[in-house]
Amino acid sequence: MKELGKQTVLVALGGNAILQPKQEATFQNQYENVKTSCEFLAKLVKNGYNLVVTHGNGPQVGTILRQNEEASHVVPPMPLDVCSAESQGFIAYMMQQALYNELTKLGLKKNVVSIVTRTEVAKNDPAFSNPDKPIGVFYSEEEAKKLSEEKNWVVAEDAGRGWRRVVPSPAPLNIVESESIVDLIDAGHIVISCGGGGIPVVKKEDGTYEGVEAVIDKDRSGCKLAEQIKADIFVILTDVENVYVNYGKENQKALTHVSLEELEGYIAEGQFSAGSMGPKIEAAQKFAQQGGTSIICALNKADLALEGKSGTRISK
Ligand SMILES: Nc1ncnc2c1ncn2[C@@H]1O[C@H](COP(=O)(O)OP(=O)(O)O)[C@@H](O)[C@H]1O
Ligand SMILES: NC(=O)OP(=O)(O)O
Repeated sequence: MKELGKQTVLVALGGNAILQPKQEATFQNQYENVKTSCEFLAKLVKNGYNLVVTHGNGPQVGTILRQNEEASHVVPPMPLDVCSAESQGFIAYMMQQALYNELTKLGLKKNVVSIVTRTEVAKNDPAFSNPDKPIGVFYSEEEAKKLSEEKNWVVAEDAGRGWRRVVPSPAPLNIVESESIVDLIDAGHIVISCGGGGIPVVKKEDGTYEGVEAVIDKDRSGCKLAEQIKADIFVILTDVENVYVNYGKENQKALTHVSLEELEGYIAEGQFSAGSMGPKIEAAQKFAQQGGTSIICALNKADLALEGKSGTRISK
């Protein structure tokens, strides 16, 4: 185990850290949320960790796609992979600005850099014919079904929170820019990368890459990135303090330290919802299986969770 302060922590920021489901997607709302998130991230840097940040983009990429489609009679629309790249740049800009400012307030002089990151996926991933990744804003069932008919969208219910448009979400196979990210960490920089799961690309037979229309899950890509950059700890930040068993029921119980064996039992019992906690557990489990430590915790308790005083810690 490396001494504390030399450890690399990869933090995956949940959608709520950028935009809460009931908020309007204005720049100001999103920047205010990002500023709050960065106050907590800055504490990790102050505590001496090397920090790499990744984040979701579901609401933002959906909005950008819609802007493109609605304005297609006046401006040529961009494909979904380009919308992903746009959302990566937009969110990374907010974080780069907010995190730099928070560090400056703490008297810390650090470079915060963002990388336009591509994630390789398989051309024949079954997800391409089974769209299930929710993007954009929430609708009522009636509105969603009407939009689906009018605009030829695929729509689905999102984890009990309302209806949303869904797009293909293939599995991440390789984070193309991972070596450059390692170089930046080694140089002492804070890196924002792989936002929105990374821009989905497929590798052609001649070794070149081509963009594909999809949105990759940021927790799954976060796990892949943590593995490729050899992070020590993979932290998934969300809006609940712990992972729970019997979540929302009278006998709900917070999990603090969970072994892989114990976790497998809970997964088999169906304790984690497919559209929300499920992907986080899958990513955390995978990283722990490779020997790392995964933590799922609340954004405002990230520093405590790294001290083992909050959150759910999963390890071998
Ligand atoms: N077993 C569970 N333990 C804790 N939270 C759970 C569980 N099952 C479902 N959830 C839900 O998962 C949500 C977090 O997932 P999600 O909203 O997708 O996160 P984010 O947008 O932060 O990535 C929590 O707000 C909670 O309602
Ligand atoms: N790409 C992605 O997983 O985004 P959300 O976390 O916002 O759904």
